[in-house]
Amino acid sequence: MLQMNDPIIQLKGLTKCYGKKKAVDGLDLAIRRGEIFGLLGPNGAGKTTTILMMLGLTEPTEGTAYVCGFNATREPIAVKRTVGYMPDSVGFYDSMTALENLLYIGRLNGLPEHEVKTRATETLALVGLAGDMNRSTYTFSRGMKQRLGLADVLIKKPAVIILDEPTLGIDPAGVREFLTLIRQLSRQHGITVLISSHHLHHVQQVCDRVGIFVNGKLEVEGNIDTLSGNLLDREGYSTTVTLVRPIIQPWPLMPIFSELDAVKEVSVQNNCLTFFCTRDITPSIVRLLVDNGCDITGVHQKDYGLDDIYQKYFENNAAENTTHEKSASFLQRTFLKEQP
Ligand SMILES: Nc1ncnc2c1ncn2[C@@H]1O[C@H](COP(=O)(O)OP(=O)(O)OP(=O)(O)O)[C@@H](O)[C@H]1O
Repeated sequence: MLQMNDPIIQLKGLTKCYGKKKAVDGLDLAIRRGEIFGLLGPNGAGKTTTILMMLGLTEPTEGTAYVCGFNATREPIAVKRTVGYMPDSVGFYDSMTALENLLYIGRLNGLPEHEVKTRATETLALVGLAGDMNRSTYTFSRGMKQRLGLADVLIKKPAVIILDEPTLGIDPAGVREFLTLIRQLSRQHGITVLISSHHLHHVQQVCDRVGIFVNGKLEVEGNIDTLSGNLLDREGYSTTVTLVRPIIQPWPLMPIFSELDAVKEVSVQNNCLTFFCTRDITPSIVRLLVDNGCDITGVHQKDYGLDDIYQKYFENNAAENTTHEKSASFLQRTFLKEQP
């Protein structure tokens, strides 16, 4: 029996082999109740296979997946009852209204006839479609269809929802609304959310924690601030200061800064100075510059976003395994060029 503080999803040594290929390789992961977790990785990393094992739709070669206290392989029906899965593309009967579509799904989920209409109406209100429930779904935008897809998943009041690429093809305003809705639902109703996505910026906006998958292995997991902090400790801190006037080269103040023990390197370009340091000494840098008569117009500290974190972990792995160059170039195209 699952206790309140037990992880709602617990994967231990989860492995799936297709012939000689390990699609998922010894995955250990615990997700807390009410958490929003982002599963990230390039094509073929093993995300879908992991989800299928969690839903009891494919059997692990080794290891176990427990969801809501049920063994997904041995008790797939119990898991299905408590987990809602929204695939990347959701289909509806276009000639039917949103409400009719949802009533159909409600009945498929076994909701009793006296309850199904109330539940469908409430769920449509929950996803912001109350005013559109009597419209045919062929008139719906992709964003509205995605919300109706979410209603399909929510109608059975799941404890966990798994969303595969939920923001695919939605315009920026629609994405914002959808992610806000997910966060509200999770916070207000204690729903645990697992999002599998390629859109790092979207994941960064909504997830409490992320896991980065490469070649069937979970390379790293944690919250973005911690992962970013780890990367800063490893890669170093950099502070760029912009001065009013262009800097004369060689910069006369260079010896003062080179002597600081935390400073590894200083780069000078036009009216910008970048200090590469072993720790964050931005206040000392600014003070020293002002004391030496420099007029500052801007100070910028580099921080690491999810795309930097992703790139670093992926690069490490690619360096160890050069046979995955194809995936690396895919990653650069798909993940790293993304604009917020
Ligand atoms: N039924 C199968 N038979 C053989 N190999 C498979 C099967 N399903 C998946 N694979 C392989 O397992 C690996 C992981 O695939 P999976 O679909 O889990 O990755 P993914 O991270 O979900 O990728 P995507 O983002 O493209 O959906 C891939 O190399 C894939 O080719």
